[in-house]
Amino acid sequence: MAQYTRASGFVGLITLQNPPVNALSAVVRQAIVDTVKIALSDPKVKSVVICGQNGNFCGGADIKEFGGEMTGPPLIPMIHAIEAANKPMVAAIEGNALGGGLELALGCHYRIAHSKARLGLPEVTLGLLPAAGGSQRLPRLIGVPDALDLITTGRIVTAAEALRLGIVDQVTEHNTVDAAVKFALSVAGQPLDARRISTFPCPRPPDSDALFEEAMRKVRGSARGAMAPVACVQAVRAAATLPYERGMEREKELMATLFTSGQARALQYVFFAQRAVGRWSMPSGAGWDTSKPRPVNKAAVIGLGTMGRGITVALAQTGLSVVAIETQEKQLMEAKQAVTSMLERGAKRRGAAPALDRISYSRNIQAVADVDLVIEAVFEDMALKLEVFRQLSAFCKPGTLLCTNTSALDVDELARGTPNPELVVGMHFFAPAHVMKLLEVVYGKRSSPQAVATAMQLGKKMGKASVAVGNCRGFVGNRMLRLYVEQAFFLLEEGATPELVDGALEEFGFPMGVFRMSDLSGLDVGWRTRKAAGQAQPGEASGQSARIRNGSRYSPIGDLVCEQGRFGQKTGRGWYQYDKPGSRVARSDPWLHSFLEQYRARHGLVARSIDRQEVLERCLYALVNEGFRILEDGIAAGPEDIDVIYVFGYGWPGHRGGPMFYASTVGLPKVLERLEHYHQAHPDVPDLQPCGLLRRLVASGSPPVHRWREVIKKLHSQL
Ligand SMILES: CC/C=C\CC(=O)SCCNC(=O)CCNC(=O)[C@H](O)C(C)(C)COP(=O)(O)OP(=O)(O)OC[C@H]1O[C@@H](n2cnc3c(N)ncnc32)[C@H](O)[C@@H]1OP(=O)(O)O
Repeated sequence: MAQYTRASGFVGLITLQNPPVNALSAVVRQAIVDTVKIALSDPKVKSVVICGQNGNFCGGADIKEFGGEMTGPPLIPMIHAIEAANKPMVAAIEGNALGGGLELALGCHYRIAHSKARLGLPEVTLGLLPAAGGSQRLPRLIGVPDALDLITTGRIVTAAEALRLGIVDQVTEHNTVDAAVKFALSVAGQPLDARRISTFPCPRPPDSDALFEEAMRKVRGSARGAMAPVACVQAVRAAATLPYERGMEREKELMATLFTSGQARALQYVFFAQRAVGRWSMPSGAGWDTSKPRPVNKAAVIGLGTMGRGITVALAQTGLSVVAIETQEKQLMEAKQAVTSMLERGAKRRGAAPALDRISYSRNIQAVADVDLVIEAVFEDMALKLEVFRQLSAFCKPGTLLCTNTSALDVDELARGTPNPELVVGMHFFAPAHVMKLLEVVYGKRSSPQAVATAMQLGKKMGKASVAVGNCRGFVGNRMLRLYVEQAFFLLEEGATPELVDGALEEFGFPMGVFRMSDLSGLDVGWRTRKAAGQAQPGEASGQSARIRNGSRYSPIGDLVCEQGRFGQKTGRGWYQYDKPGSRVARSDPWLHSFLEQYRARHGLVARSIDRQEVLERCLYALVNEGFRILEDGIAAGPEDIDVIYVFGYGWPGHRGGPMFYASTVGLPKVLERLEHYHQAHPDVPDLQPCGLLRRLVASGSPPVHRWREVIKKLHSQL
């Protein structure tokens, strides 16, 4: 709702009241319409201020209402009525003015913001565009290039930037509502014609056609099939080329297409999934609501390779004191230089001072003595990690949380090597750790809920999408990825090429297909793991036995490519060829194609024609099937956890909502039928056998994804 009061005798004060973010629900919109009417018809009121309660202006339209039937007054006429008012309307912006919230403010004649306020039109991140006039008013106010930037990216700006761009008229360090009331009194009675943004001509940059073409090329390149960024460019182009009313019609048409596209539903699911993973739980029932995190003021990072450096930067940028430890002098000096330049680059981008003095460097592991939490980021080697943990247990003060940054090693085994296993958790960062948004917080059998709560809270402070998961080989992300990559290898054996597989996956929306990604991250990484597991065996053995491990189908193709010294971009050769080592432009490689032909011939495999549909079904459904197994095993608490991991850590396109959401949109019966089909065709791949949970969900009528937790809970209670 919205409260109406009077301030300083002559100012009508409308306060939006809809905690926690004052979203514009039907009730709030109705209350705004009613209170604006009261203020405008009260002869004593000379001007009006609109603000939000609890220091938060407005988080935009109520996203929860998007799925249902539209009730209450629509936003557009409400904002028009505010703009058309014959008394000055002033927005007092504290906290967030986002989406419909900023559009409401743009309908006002003046905007006063607190210095800590954040403003933006993030609709594109929800698969939408600013369709309450935002796409038409913002370019008229700040010009096309800046409006294009903000609307197509959803970038949020600070009050200082908003002032520089001309979005707000004044920024205050003091009480924003008081400042707005004072301002409103000062402009009472002044003409308003020049303050109604919808009447402004849209400033057209000299070469606007080229500008829009470039903007379109840019969004098409990065959107990977997402419709909203493209529609945002089209809407801003309408603002620049059409009269306001026609622009509004275009905005409405574009919005209608997006609203019914399915992509918006997927992205809104991701928005709520991101919040749902914060309400984590462990199989014991302990969780976010019952476990209090310990305070962490000082942390240590052990091992300053690529991961350790990124983690150090991320911790320092969060405001923590960090002790960065590397035993070798040369590596320590190199790491110090790299961390310093990463911090300086980041600070320059944010216009802030680099947090250099928060970090101290040491070669001595005893420097951990006074830290609250340690993140060990040494080489992926269990013996080495066990030794580091043994030393940490000796030197850390009691109660220090011991975290291991590992992508696959057994957290329980590490914990068993310490006197306090309850203090041990996994923190699986993704490279580069100061950039990538995902963090898997891995709890072992003995990890205490408090340790998990502490790691989860630290992840949140670092700005990561943090997901609590159970301990198993590969945790959630890499465990599922193995099946996806394996299918891609099998497809090569059966007749596909890296180009075909990657093309299908990139068309689906991944930034890179399996093979281009493998070239980027280095083929040798997986090869080393397979060798350690006894899977990769040297030589070019032929016959079926060369392609069987532990009774299941295995493809040695990746191992054979590695034996040629082809490790991807860093060696200039991998699944593709590159101009030189380190180059990023992948070109098709005739050597690889003839290698595949020889390989098939040697193993008696006859290449068949494979289409993109099969590539998608084999790779994606195998991955999804493992996701169901992970839910069945209780390694992830719900489908949202898996989807957040895939969208934020593995390049899964957000407009497809994550693998589990995607499966629900394809239809669980269809996913089940295709898995059954492929399992029948490939009985030597047991992983293609549909998971019991998938069968159970189909048998219970394929409930929507938000109801899967109930089925999973029931399943676990019966076990
Ligand atoms: C015609 C169409 C016109 C307009 C279209 C729009 O306006 S679309 C909406 C545009 N707005 C946004 O995209 C903002 C979304 N919200 C946020 O980015 C953050 O919530 C915000 C406002 C920056 C606050 O962040 P904070 O970290 O403080 O809180 P949190 O994100 O955990 O949110 C708290 C709870 O509020 C719920 N919520 C937030 N925004 C909305 C919203 N716009 N509608 C409905 N609900 C919203 C959020 O889900 C959290 O609730 P929970 O129960 O915990 O899930």
